[in-house]
Amino acid sequence: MPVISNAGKPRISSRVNEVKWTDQQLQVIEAVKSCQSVFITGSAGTGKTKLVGEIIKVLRNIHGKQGVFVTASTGIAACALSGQTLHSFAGVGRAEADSGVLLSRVLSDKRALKRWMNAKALVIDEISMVDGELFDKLEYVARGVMGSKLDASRFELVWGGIQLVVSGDFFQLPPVAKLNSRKFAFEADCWDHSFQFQASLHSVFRQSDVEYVRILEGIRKGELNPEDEKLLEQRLLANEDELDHKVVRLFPRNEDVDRVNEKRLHDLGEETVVYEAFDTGTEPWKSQLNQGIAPTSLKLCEGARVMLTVNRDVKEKLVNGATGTITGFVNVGKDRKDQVKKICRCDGSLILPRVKFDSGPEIAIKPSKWEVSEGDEIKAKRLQLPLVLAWATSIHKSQGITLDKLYTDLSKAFGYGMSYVAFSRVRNLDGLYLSGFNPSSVKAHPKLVGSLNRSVLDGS
Ligand SMILES: Nc1ncnc2c1ncn2[C@@H]1O[C@H](COP(=O)(O)OP(=O)(O)OP(=O)(O)O)[C@@H](O)[C@H]1O
Repeated sequence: MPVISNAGKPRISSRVNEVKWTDQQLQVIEAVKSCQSVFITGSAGTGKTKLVGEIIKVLRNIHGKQGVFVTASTGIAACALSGQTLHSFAGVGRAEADSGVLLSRVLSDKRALKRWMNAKALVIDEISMVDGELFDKLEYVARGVMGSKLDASRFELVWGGIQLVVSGDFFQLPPVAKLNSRKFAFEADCWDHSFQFQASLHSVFRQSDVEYVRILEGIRKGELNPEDEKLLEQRLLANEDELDHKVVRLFPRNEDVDRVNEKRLHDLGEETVVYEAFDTGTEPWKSQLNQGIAPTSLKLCEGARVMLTVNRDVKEKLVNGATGTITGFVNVGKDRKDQVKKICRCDGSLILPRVKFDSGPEIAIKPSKWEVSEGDEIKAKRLQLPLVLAWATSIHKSQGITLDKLYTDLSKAFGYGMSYVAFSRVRNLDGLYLSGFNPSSVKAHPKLVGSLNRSVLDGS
């Protein structure tokens, strides 16, 4: 299998403000165009998700919209690509039964069967969180459906001949499972046969500081040298009160995130405006909207710290993760489009929050749309403002975003990959503040270090 990689350390790309595909990214696009199944990996911020977005367009040109199914291991990642979770696509419930039972279940479930039979291409993002056993079971289901319903010879083809596009970094968050039974997707029996092309992207777009990229690579692999440990220890803050309000607190648990955000909002003592999401569609897809980043109910007030959850204007740095402060609310009059009316009504008038972003611009924020799609069908839609409160966020919600400044406690409670995800959200070391740091919290899963096939993990 061709592996494209620069067989070396991640390097920094200067193309931070415009999207110009790198040679590596272009090679992946070419492989997809020639109908190969590809696996895209690479460190955080190397443009995996951005590339997958482009690949989805390419796949739709090749196979038609109805033949391309876009999935991800988590609801947040799935919603970001307007797709669905891998579980909901597959129709295998919790997938605890063996492959044969799961295949019979799919064959007798009209809707699931239709999805599999229509699938010409399957995209799976955030593969690090997909369990290896599930990966094998789904491969069997794919062959079983294609072989029994379309063409018997397809039972012999890996994934029944479906073109796979899989993306993720195994050094980030691992599958959710009991520690000892956890199996990564790359440990699946079918993994090696599943791809004709593998790319490990090396140009880092998120960080612009060479030294920090080098330290991050060490953290990714759980290897920190004493000098780097010292550099990180210098980021320890003796007193949390020294922090300015622009620093986002990062917590492993959602309860802590909600507690901090609600308290800060309450402490401002300002009148709040509540934006209720406007959802359409049917179950079970509608419920999937709740797993995405856009909240059902968003309470805001003047002075509230907020984070943008979509890419609005890359040149102005108004990207997913950009933070700012609400400076007021803009009355947008009565004859606004219906979609604005649906969520922005306040005492009969329509109002939008105005945000002064830390990067400079001050703009009124209009609603965005999130969709759950299945092939070419949009099954559920949510309209909501693309904002969340930003005094605090969770590690899971921070996946895929770029922050200027963050504050976190790395002394405990962090599992494999969590420290790396946390550290890799900021653009440079100056943006990182720690309330605690224990070098032993920087750990890569033992299965990812040492004897494994390095090309699977980082192309080196
Ligand atoms: N070719 C490119 N040119 C310019 N910017 C790019 C390019 N590819 C990606 N980017 C930008 O780099 C940033 C990181 O990209 P992306 O989120 O896709 O990385 P990732 O590898 O998926 O990161 P993570 O593993 O942390 O989720 C984004 O702001 C994205 O728009």
